[in-house]
Amino acid sequence: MSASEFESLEKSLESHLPEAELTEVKRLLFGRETPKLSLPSCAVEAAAERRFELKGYKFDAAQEQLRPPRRVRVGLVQHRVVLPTDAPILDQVGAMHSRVGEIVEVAAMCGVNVICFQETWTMPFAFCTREKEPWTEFAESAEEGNTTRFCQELAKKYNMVVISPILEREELHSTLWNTAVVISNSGNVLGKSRKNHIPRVGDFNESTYYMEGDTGHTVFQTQFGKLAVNICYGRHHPLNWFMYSMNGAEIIFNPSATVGALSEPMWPIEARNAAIANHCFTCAINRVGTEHFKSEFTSGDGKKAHHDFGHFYGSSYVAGPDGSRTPGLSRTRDGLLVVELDLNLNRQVSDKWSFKMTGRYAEYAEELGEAVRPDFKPKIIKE
Ligand SMILES: NC(=O)NCCC(=O)O
Repeated sequence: MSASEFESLEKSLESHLPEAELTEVKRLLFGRETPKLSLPSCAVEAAAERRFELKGYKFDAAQEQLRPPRRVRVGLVQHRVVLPTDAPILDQVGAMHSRVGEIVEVAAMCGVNVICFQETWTMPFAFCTREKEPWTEFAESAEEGNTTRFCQELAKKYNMVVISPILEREELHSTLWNTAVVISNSGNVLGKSRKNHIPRVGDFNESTYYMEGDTGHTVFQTQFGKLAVNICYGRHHPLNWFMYSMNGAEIIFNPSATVGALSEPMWPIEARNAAIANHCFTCAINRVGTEHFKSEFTSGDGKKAHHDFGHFYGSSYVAGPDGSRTPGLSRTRDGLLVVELDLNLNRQVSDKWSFKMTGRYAEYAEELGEAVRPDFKPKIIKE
């Protein structure tokens, strides 16, 4: 079986382990069980008809005396590109809008309050090619582009916050960015969060296309909690998650595009660790499928030129502050993961583990201030 055919770790465990053993293995691998969320039959039927996977889970919190539960439903969308990568640009974007539109409709049936799409969701992940044309033509204005207008309609229609990660063209400064546009459930653009860390690894030649983000660690206060977006490669940077959390994020989304050969063993760990370390929820989203490009490109590794990036392995999941996580979506199929979070869990875990209180950040700030100076001398004692 090839890596692009293997459906999921969860499915494999379920088909091969005896029931009692499976419970223990799941406890160790995933933490406290996230119970299944019952989803309306119209949604289940629509997902089957539209050929995408639909899964639902919930994170409960303890009942408190002074605060009512703060339940929010998030939707994570993963999908393949719909048309071949050499189809006309507007056709490709339009086909992606239609596909995601039909998934969002099902999310609305499931009562989703906040939905997030994968990184640069309207285009193939073409940065591997190192060609500028036609890929830069997929870039759009964050405020007024067609994709933002499309998402504004969805947000208003379904009373949903929409997080739409796109390739952004900022005409004013002739600059491209990798940006998540955050659209309030009122339909207004609440703001945008630009990708802070640009990969310099494998075929992710992204620094050729756009700049390091300048929006810092903005958090968006919405009707459904305080949200932040840490785009893809930012998940390898603990300080990136940390600063969103310091600014008050209760849920941090991580829209991504990453391939099996490079990052799959890291995928289940990083967003989950960030949820634990920062007493918040994290939502990791990855695209699926293998995208083929007309022109061959090399990977600078002595191997032959090729036409594809490798397999994007999906596996989107949600992690909670208590170390638990949902099972992932499939590695091979389009999907919608609906997860109900009780945001009260963040403070409950914080009161138990107190990482923010015990973090000694002022000391680290001072030491880090010294460590980044050109005249820094590492503190090493030698005999
Ligand atoms: N899109 C992106 O930043 N990918 C980099 C590779 C990775 O972070 O796994």
